[in-house]
Amino acid sequence: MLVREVSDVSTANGSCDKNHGATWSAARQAAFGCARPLGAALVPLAEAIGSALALEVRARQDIPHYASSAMDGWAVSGSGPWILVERGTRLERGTRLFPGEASTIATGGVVPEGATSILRKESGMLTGDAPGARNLVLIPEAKPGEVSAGRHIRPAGEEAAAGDVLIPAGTLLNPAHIALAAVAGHDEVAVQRKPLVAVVLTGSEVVTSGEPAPGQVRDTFGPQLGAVISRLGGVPSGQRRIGDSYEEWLAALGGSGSAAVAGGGQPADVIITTGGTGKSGTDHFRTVVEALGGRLLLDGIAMRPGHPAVLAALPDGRFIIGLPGNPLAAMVALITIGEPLLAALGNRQPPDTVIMTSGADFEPDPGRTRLVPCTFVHGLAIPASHTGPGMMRGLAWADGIMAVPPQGVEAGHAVQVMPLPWVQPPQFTDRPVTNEQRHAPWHA
Ligand SMILES: Nc1nc2c(c(=O)[nH]1)N[C@H]1C(S)=C(S)[C@@H](COP(=O)(O)OP(=O)(O)OC[C@H]3O[C@@H](n4cnc5c(N)ncnc54)[C@H](O)[C@@H]3O)O[C@H]1N2
Ligand code: MOO
Repeated sequence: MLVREVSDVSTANGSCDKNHGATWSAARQAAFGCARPLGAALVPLAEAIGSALALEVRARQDIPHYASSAMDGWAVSGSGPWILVERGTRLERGTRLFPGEASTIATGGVVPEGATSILRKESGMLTGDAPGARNLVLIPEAKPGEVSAGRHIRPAGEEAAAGDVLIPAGTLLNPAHIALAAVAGHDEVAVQRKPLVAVVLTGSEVVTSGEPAPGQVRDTFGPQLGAVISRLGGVPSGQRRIGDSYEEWLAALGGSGSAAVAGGGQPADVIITTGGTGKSGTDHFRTVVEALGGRLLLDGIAMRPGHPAVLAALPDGRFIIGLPGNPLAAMVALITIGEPLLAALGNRQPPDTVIMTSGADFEPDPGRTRLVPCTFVHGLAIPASHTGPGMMRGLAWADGIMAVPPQGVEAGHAVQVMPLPWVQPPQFTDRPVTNEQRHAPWHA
């Protein structure tokens, strides 16, 4: 099992270590500061897209690695006319063209030694009817310079010389980078490893389909947490559902075969639990962490909703994020501490908040930060409605979450906002395309 050190973090006001109710901003700093970046991993090319390159990619040989034809036609030597020689007659691999000779060639074909240019199919004409003794001539309409030296030949090393750095370390790999790595002869690249994140959904009242009966709740986390984890820079690696007993919690978080072991048999770096963060007899987060020899890095955050959120580290270096069961509270807590923790593990900068202008007045609420889903309208952050701790309706249409400080904020004044991880600027719209739009000319 991979063992990592958990960095010591400050125990100053509002930071880690058994802190009862860190401030919202201290909790974010603590979640970022308590983790060291994971190492690099060699991954197959297709899996590397979207990851940061850990080791530069160099050309393994010249690119192209041989002189090739850029056109279908004939490799020719000299200015013509030419006698056509072919493999099986006189031109074998490794043999050469002599002045006045030509041989057929396809785009990408190896240019034979002695060839001075490629004549495109549409610019040449075969003449003569004696079998095996055909002549090649330029057509009268051929453009001047059609067979000037090097014409339509892609020389070896034209794009890169062996050893050239093609992609520097630190590059966020896009599909074209990966194509370039393939061209350069690589099968794998070394990337900054992203944290594997397993999810344990708790609660015997939670149902996963249809309409819940009174006393039951429909699971709001299972269908969406994987996507959120990916957008926060993690790799979702398995979900497990358990009831409310201590034994189930202990089995899910500890030992092999537990949520600690993600889909591919790899140990998870982070486990997210949902529910059970309270302090009643049916809430087991803290007792199980203690039983496993772990320690609480954050025990509650002075924010609403989401104040019972917990962050813990196990002795083997795994982190556990305990999200409250209330759906909005859980999402707010995940963005508050999950985003910085995953950024630190993935060797990325701490997540930015944006400063916006509050579109509403907020009274003081001493001692806690209010986290309010909001929409962005002409640079204003407008609080959404339907934002109770158990509600999803407000968040569903929101662009960000305002962090209203304990002293409140007046409309027209600056307020910090966490953009939602699934809202990309510019915002995509799901408005259906009209027929006029479909047929109107457009300019890319
Ligand atoms: N006496 C007190 N009671 C509560 C307090 C408190 O300070 N004192 N805090 C309240 C707050 S705030 C929150 S948030 C919740 C935290 O509860 P837990 O993390 O212990 O979660 P549960 O009790 O298991 O569940 C709470 C709520 O969420 C529903 N839930 C759970 N899982 C799911 C799911 N997958 N999908 C949808 N909804 C889920 C669960 O059914 C409960 O309704 O505690 C308050 N109580
Ligand atoms: O603060 Mo709880 O976290 O209301 O939902």
